[in-house]
Amino acid sequence: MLDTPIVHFDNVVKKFGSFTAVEKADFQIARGEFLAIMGSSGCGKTTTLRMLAGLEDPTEGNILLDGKKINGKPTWERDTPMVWQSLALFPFLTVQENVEFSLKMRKVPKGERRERARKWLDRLGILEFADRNISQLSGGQRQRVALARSLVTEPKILLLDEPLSALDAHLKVRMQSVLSGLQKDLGITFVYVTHSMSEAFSMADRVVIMSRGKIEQIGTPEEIYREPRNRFVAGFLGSSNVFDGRLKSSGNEVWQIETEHSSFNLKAPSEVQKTDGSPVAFAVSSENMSLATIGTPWAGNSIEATVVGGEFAGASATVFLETDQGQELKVQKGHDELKTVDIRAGQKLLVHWLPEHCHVLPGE
Ligand SMILES: Nc1ncnc2c1ncn2[C@@H]1O[C@H](COP(=O)(O)OP(=O)(O)OP(=O)(O)O)[C@@H](O)[C@H]1O
Repeated sequence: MLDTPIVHFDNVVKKFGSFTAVEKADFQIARGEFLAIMGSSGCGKTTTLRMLAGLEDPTEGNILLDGKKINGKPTWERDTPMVWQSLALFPFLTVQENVEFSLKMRKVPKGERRERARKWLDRLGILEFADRNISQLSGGQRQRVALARSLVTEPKILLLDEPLSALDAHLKVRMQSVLSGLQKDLGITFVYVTHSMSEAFSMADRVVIMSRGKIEQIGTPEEIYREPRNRFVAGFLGSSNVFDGRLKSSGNEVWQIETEHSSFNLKAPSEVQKTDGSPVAFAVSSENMSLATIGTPWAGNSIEATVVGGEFAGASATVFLETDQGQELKVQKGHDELKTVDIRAGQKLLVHWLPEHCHVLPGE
């Protein structure tokens, strides 16, 4: 529970007919937080954001802003402008007029409008383009105009739906630092929808991971990366190997897990309680696994597997392997380390890792 949340999704459900797009969303957003909502296409991210913006009403539950229920209220009575993916700038207005637009709607006097718009254009480094038409701007400049236009009303929360998805990789990274720098400077709460893990993890204070309308995990990028709650999150991160087994013996320090492959040891988790014999799933990150030639003595956990292929990216490579039982494994290593083993397809290798690198999935 957060001390003074700016937003509280209180058991919010959204149905379209009999289809549940968002299932019992129950979470809070802290004031000044950068929260990213992440998940694959159709998982309910935009619907969640649209409910916060008042563009959809929840079927069940309430959304509270500063402790006051906002569902059922018209959009214009809320203080949550959005920057949409399409940017939705008015092509027939100049940059300055675009930024002034919402102030004009709020009947702010002309002089004040102009001054406030220029302040935000300056802050976003685009004051020199104030008199240009939108069509005369680059993608990154348009993005800044869209941001200035939303921020000029000085909202409590800014809602962003995949604002960077149309930009090329270079510009995307630049805009990510503009956005996170701006958010930290202004102290405004940002709620940011994306399907990109790198965007969410590089900018957000906390990340909400959704799948099929359900929130799978909420946490800091570090927490989610180090302690995925369940196999969906571990799989979504793309770098974890998940093993299923049963708890054979549990000491204070070490758990022994019997799997279809063999027995593995892992460091006993402090936060998960299980009785002997109960099912356990644990994940091992691909970076924490190593490869050796069969027969190499190894005191930790190990398993034999056959190389299926490899993916080479810059200084590291991911080797894909398959165990005799048909489980796929991924091992990510630097090129130097891989020089010591033969990673041709069809080659059998020893995959090994340390007990402390096993993370029990508490949600399984
Ligand atoms: N107005 C609507 N009527 C019926 N179904 C809808 C409506 N809006 C959304 N949905 C459905 O609800 C689910 C969640 O949609 P939503 O747009 O929230 O997903 P998303 O995670 O934002 O996906 P994307 O990344 O593709 O934008 C989808 O299956 C979608 O088809």
